[in-house]
Amino acid sequence: MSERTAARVGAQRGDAESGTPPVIDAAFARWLAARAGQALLEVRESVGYADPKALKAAGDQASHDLIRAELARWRPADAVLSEEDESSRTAWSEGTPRPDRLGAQRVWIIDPLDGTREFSEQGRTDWAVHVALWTADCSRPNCLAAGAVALPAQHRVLATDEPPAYPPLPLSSATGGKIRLAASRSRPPEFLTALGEDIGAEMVPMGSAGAKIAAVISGEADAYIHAGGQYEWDSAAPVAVATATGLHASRIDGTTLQYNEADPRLPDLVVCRKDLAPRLLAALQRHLRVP
Ligand SMILES: Nc1ncnc2c1ncn2[C@@H]1O[C@H](COP(=O)(O)O)[C@@H](OP(=O)(O)O)[C@H]1O
Ligand SMILES: [Mg+2]
Repeated sequence: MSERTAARVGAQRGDAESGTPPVIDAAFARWLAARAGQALLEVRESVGYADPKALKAAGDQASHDLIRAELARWRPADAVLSEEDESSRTAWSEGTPRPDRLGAQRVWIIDPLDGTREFSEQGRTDWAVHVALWTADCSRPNCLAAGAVALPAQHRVLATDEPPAYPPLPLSSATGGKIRLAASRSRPPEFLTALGEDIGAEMVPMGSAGAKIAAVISGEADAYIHAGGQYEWDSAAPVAVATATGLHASRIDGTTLQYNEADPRLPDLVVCRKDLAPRLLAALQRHLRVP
């Protein structure tokens, strides 16, 4: 391998021997999410499932600590917005101290463990690690420059350095079969059953926003609809990967998903194949209309 090729491969993959991560942000996000995912598998193994609360707490902590330490080491100038970091996650309002992330050029938006409930249930694979990079210098409407979603129990990491292929058109779309709608197992939107009946959809209940968006990316579901509450870290990384893949991702009223806002609440979204978006957004409009 020439010196030049070695330098390029190093920037993309990092150096396994020295533990040096990749230089390119998207590859770095993949590396970081994969490492945190490995740590979570080890926590599951060592803590066990007898006390789900203890397992959730241990997982959140281990993944958060690992990600924060690696970001501090390898991206010290960047700000962080994390579910597990009180100072960054609190909504900012005039007259209170402004969190670093609101004046920063680059902000890592991370959810160290998405699908915490499912993580604590033996045998479930619908939980994820989210690592996204928001930049003030936007080339995309949502300003997400990179993202990685690790699904450790599914042995896969999806990331924007090598975006996954667009999902294949399901057989059902040619034969007039049902649309498969991924939705929260525990907190599905109230209107979803009626909307599903309206458009001839069946529900695919699943944990974790990352796992549901990954299911749309790989074609196991046609769409993911959520409403009623969520935060930027729940969707930033999977939305970065979904949009890099070419899928539709927006608020349920069709507007752009925006990140690194003063208030990190981002309560609803729809992610789906591009061909389905007009139909789903029209149905959402009907079902969200105040009577
Ligand atoms: N109504 C709501 N309010 C706040 N967060 C919500 C929510 N519904 C779902 N979420 C969050 O969105 C993520 C995916 O949820 P679900 O598995 O129900 O689809 C979970 O993240 P965490 O596991 O990181 O807490 C969950 O806490
Ligand atoms: Mg989450």
